[in-house]
Amino acid sequence: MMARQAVRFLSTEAPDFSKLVSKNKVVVFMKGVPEAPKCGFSNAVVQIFNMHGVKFDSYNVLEDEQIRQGIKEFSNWPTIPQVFINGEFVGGCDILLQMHKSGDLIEELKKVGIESELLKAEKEKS
Ligand SMILES: N[C@@H](CCC(=O)N[C@@H](CS)C(=O)NCC(=O)O)C(=O)O
Ligand code: FES
Repeated sequence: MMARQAVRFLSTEAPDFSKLVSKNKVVVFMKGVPEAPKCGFSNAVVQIFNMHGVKFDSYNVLEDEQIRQGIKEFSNWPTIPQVFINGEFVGGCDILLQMHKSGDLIEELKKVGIESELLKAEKEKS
């Protein structure tokens, strides 16, 4: 009985989210993978980062229920996708889109040492 409980405990041990979110400068929790997003909201986030030429780590929450639910508790945000920059929660699809449109995304990326390809393209035009 003790042994079975111990095994159950180990197998359900929560992932260390503070580690996961800071493995790369940009980390995205999404449905599907960047090459094949399984939801329009996740797809939008991927497309935005692609436009800026940003490489990111991603976790497919559809493959892992513990991550799907756990990340929501960790960030206190109820939905997927979730974007982290420098280990800090930034937001979901709506927030990223808004930051993309306002130019704030370029600024946030700059703060962590990433130069947006969109900014480079703008500079080359002028
Ligand atoms: N307005 C949200 C859209 C994301 C959203 O509504 N996600 C839903 C549907 S994909 C979700 O994650 N539901 C909970 C779940 O599927 O675990 C945003 O800005 O990110
Ligand atoms: S999976 Fe249905 S809205 Fe995202």
